[in-house]
Amino acid sequence: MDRFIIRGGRPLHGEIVIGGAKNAGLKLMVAGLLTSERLVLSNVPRIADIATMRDLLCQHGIAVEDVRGDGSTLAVGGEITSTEAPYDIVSKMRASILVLGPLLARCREARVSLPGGCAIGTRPVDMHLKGLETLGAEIRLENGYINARAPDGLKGERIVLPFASVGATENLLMAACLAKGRTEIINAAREPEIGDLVECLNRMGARISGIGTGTLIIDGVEAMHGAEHAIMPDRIECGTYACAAAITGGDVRLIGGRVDHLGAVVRALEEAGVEVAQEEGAMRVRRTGALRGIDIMTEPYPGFPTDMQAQFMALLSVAEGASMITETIFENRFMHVPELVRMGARINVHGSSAIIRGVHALSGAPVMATDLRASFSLILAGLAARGETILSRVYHLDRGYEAVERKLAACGADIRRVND
Ligand SMILES: CC(=O)N[C@H]1[C@@H](OP(=O)(O)OP(=O)(O)OC[C@H]2O[C@@H](n3ccc(=O)[nH]c3=O)[C@H](O)[C@@H]2O)O[C@H](CO)[C@@H](O)[C@@H]1O
Ligand SMILES: C=C(OP(=O)(O)O)C(=O)O
Repeated sequence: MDRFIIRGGRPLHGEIVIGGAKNAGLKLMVAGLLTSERLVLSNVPRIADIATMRDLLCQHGIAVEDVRGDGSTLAVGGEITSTEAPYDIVSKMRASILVLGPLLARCREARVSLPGGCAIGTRPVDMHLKGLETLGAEIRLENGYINARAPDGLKGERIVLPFASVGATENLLMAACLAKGRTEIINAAREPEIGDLVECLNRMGARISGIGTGTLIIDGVEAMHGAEHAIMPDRIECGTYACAAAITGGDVRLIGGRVDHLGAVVRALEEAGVEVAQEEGAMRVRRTGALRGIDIMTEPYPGFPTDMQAQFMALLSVAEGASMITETIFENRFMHVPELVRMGARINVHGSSAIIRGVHALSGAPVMATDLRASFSLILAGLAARGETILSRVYHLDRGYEAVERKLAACGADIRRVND
């Protein structure tokens, strides 16, 4: 199994190219199920989750062609030959649940494994299922599978989500594209990745309005067609490398980074004493003074993203004064805390809040990654720490970050991947 060996204490200087967004790319690949024509996606990140989605689409009979031979452009297309999403793939990656809506809309049936919980929370899919039932689907849960049918097709309806769930919004949005009549999704999630999906769906012939708002209106169409779409830059990858520049006291240009997608993160960085500027085609992040403690609460977009919480925990571990981080989205997203504490951080967790008392310096230690963003928080701690950090279970990181060691080393970090 791969591990990272990091020797801390080097400020990062240089440029990092931000890749396509994992959380947009996965859904855009699923959108390919809505037509048999080719959907060509560019700016695809070369990460393990995309490979898993490719396996899932192949299981449904859909071809995923690597157009340039380097994984950056994928053409998705073909006839659906199986409507089953099996446990071995869905349990690897929760975003697999998103095939449910499109399969139902297109084939009028689907059998999708229940994803189950994961390291950060139980993550039920009740809102996905209830919404699809509102559109006319019959759903039975049997032997760990969701068996869904819509023999007469789906019918547009008004759906009020009790919480602005990203996944439920996307599943219902894609299902509604081919439903008869108008669907309204009230309290829809407003994450930029949903806007990217809507843009692509409209290019494929869908009729969706309300982009970026809490109300999406979808007028169902008979059929959709092929299209070309460039995946938006990954705002979480960008925010993560912004934290790397900040924690090391460096100066980095994040190529493709967009301040407008990262409002709450940029405000938090600035409050903590980090300079952030939008330059042409890049976001520049640098820190010359001390880091200051701040309070953060995770919220649905445009609030502070839960996917940046672990990285800020590492950053605030070395800030002057105390900070408080409150996690409101997932009930178990503090798995990185004991690992950061092993590196000398002073953090106490009380329910959904963590109090962080900044220390002068962290010290390198062997640590273990528990989930995707937690993994990067330990890399950040390692980049700032005195001595050597050995991070194991790097496979969590490879799910969602491309070429981490290359991008960081190009800016002067001492980090290498070993396989032993
Ligand atoms: C692949 C992808 O895009 N993943 C992102 C997506 O996950 P995901 O789409 O799973 O996140 P949701 O917004 O759906 O989940 C938010 C909260 O709602 C709960 N919930 C959700 C659906 C449901 O039917 N019932 C229910 O109770 C979840 O357990 C969680 O506590 O949005 C999250 C919140 O921004 C991000 O952290 C993930 O990186
Ligand atoms: C939680 C995340 O992803 P997923 O929903 O795929 O688990 C994430 O990207 O931080």
